[in-house]
Amino acid sequence: MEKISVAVRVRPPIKQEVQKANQWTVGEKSIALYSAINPAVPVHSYVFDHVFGSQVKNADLYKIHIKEVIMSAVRGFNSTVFAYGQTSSGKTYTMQGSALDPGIIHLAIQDVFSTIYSTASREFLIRVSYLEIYNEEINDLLAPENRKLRMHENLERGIYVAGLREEIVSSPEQVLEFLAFGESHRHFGETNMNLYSSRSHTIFRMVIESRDKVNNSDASSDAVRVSTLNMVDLAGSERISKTGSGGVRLKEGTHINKSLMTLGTVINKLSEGAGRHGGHIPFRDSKLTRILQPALGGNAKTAIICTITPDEIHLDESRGTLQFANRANKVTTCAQVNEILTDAALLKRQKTEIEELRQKLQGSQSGDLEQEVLKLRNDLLKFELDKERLALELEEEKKAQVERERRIKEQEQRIENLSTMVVSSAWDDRERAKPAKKNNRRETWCPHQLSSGFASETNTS
Ligand SMILES: Nc1ncnc2c1ncn2[C@@H]1O[C@H](COP(=O)(O)OP(=O)(O)OP(=O)(O)O)[C@@H](O)[C@H]1O
Repeated sequence: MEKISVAVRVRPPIKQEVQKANQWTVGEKSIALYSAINPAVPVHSYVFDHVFGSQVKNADLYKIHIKEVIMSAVRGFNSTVFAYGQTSSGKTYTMQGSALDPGIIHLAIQDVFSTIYSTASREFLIRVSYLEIYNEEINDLLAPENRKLRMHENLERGIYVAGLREEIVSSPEQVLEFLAFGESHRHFGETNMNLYSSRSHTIFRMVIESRDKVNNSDASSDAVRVSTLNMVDLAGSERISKTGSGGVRLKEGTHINKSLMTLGTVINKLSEGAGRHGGHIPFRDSKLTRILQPALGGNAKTAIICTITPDEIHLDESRGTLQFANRANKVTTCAQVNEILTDAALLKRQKTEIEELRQKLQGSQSGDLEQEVLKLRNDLLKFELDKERLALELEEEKKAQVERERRIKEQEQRIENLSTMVVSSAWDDRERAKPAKKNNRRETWCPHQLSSGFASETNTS
């Protein structure tokens, strides 16, 4: 068991913000709010794994707080890094960075590949995907036509997004190209608080498979390590009164706030130990928490960067973020290296085809060979993903067919019920239309008159 590692970062003030009486003071692992009235005693103070002031560059934050988690992913541990905080507090800056100050995702990509290149004893296979959760719908940022994707869960793959495009990559440059492509399709929008505000949560994912290159007969040497590295840039919580959102922005803001609220509840419950004691944790209440479920409550190493703004007018939001950070710091996960002996690893499934191709291309230029192998790997992966998508579509179609049949039966039953009602109401109508049934018994009203009449009749005959 290990704790989720949490750092807080205070971004530098931006033009329109003015420093006022209350100031956040940053130590190496602590952050406190002091007021001008009593500068000796902090109004609030918190301690975290790391705290970064406004002068700290992304590269330093990465080295101190993130690098270890990224290296764990290369060693076979599922790992997740995410940035959390109010809108305009610097999450995207932290994850993506700028040309002069590259962000965590860029630094991680470089680090993953330089580690792989220097690990001669293992063979690696890396694939990437990029998705966004926009208005509670999952869209594929590497294949923008893939929208409203569904989540599934099975024993082999755990929780996964069906139909999500994955690309096998062999260099950092290739990954950065895919990242840039995905970025250009992600939802941004202007609000009063941020000219370029993320309107969706995004998850950039690298699946890292590796196996020992040494070939011996020992079955365990055939094991493939498979780990998932998630790098998440959350949309920021926002107060509609401050962002001035209306129309589309308001709808987006409502979805963002709702999913972040669920994330807050999940963290809250986990920090109280609900996971260990079998209590209910509402992972399924939002797509975000469902996707992050393994990172928050399972087999993963997780690092969070909580970003705050230095401005006094956002004091309440900053305190909210620090409270979230405080609770997240109490959450524990249980990470272990994922070694797989079955065909669940792509490296294993592709082994025969790749070996055949290698044999065929022996003797050709080694650069060409690697390009051919990469192309074949991607073709095989696409074929598999298409097969999976078709299988899911077929399954959905079957379910829809069962549902259609159920509805038809229901309709038939209704019609049958109606027709018996019609029959019975027609029966009632006929019954009502019939003349009153004659009574078999003679009416014997005024019996003495009748008997006297009868008597006279008798007498006249
Ligand atoms: N550490 C930093 N150094 C310099 N500028 C920063 C830093 N952090 C953030 N900024 C700047 O602050 C502004 C807001 O940052 P950013 O867009 O990253 O916020 P955000 O939290 O991702 O917002 P949203 O949730 O609305 O997407 C941007 O102009 C960004 O360049």
